[in-house]
Amino acid sequence: MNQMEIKPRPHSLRGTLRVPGDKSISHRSIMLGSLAEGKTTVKHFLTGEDCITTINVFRAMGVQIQQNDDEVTIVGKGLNGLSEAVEPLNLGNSGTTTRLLLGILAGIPNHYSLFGDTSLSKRPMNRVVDPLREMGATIDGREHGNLLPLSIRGQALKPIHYRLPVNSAQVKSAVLLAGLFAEGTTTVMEPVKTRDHTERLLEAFGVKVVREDDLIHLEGGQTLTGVDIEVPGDISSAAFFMCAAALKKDSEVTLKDVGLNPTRTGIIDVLKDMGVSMEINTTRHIGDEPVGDITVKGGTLNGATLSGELIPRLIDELPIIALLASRAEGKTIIKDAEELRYKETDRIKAVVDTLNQMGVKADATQDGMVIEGSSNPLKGGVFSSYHDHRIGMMVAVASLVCEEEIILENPSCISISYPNFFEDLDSLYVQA
Ligand SMILES: O=C(O)C1=C[C@@H](OP(=O)(O)O)[C@@H](O)[C@H](O)C1
Ligand SMILES: C=C(OP(=O)(O)O)C(=O)O
Repeated sequence: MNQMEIKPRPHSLRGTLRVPGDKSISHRSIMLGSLAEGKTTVKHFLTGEDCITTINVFRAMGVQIQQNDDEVTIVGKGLNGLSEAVEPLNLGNSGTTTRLLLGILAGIPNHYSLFGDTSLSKRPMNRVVDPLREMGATIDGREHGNLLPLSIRGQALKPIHYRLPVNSAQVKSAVLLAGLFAEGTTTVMEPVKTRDHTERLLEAFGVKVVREDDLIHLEGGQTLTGVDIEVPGDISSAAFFMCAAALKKDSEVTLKDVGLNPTRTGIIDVLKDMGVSMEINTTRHIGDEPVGDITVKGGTLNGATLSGELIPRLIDELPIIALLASRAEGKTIIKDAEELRYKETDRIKAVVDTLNQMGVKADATQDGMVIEGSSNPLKGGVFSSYHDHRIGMMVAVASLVCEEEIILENPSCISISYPNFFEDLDSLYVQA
């Protein structure tokens, strides 16, 4: 197993950075570009392993995709142009690719088999399999189709009216993508708003998506037309540096061109609530997404309570927020976040165990955690990344408030979403 020694970083962070492209938008740009008529170009594409998985899967279905670093060109095959793949499709570690892809394949009258790595093979798929079966797709796999490997045979689909049973953008997106192939109007009802990149990007490709209150309607059979896409910086990646700066007195970090879609900005609300000094400049749009520059300064922190509608707006940021909470004055309570148990690892258990190992008093609850803040330096030692990129990055950021060396096991998983994470962290670290 590979390991990385991370020395304590006693000084502050200073400087400016552009984090890599948004992972959710990068995945969707390949998927919609493949289903479009004509050419789609993508700038600032995230070259993390999960998004490369999406490229590979669509190539395997006959789509011509050229990737040159973070610039991608896709020659669309139209709604009915994907071919059968000779080999089973390898979904690696990527939940987003798997669930959105199932939505697309549900409407294509071909046979596909899908498999993934150990982590992905434990993650529940019935959340998308159930509505897709209701629309007419034939899906089977372990646990009656809940777990990979799965096989799917799509066909002419019936539209459905589907109320999301979990607050998941992946499920919403899978149903909407299947809705493209259905005869009639598919409606998704989301009781709590989740990230809306699928809706925005479908509109950019010329698809009419009607949104009224908590309902999203999409008429099947619409043509997607290739477009030029620019991907904003990923706020979920920026969050690691926002929290890193907030942790250290005298730090000041600016993150440029970060996506500020309101369905993703829960981290900004929480940092403000915890007393972090921030400046946000939100005057621009990149394509259909608002972007801006975020400047964060270090200082004193107070605990906060995170629950309800806020949770889907910062779901992937909870591990790094938990680290920040361990340095705050008072208690931080995270509730309504049981979804964390179904990510690359059980992130409630992984975060609490990691914090406990660092000497922090933290307790897991079924749907979240309670963290007692303190100003004691954290303990070093050998830490697992749990093969989860976001846990790996959380442990690495802890080196800023740890007096002892950290040894991180399997740091390479960080390249799932952030291939140059350590270079970017080093570039902001000012040695006195
Ligand atoms: O739609 C997406 O791109 C994503 C949605 C979220 O998952 P859920 O839909 O399972 O909440 C998030 O955790 C994941 O990293 C990306
Ligand atoms: C949960 C994540 O991704 P996915 O569901 O696509 O594996 C993540 O990036 O934190």
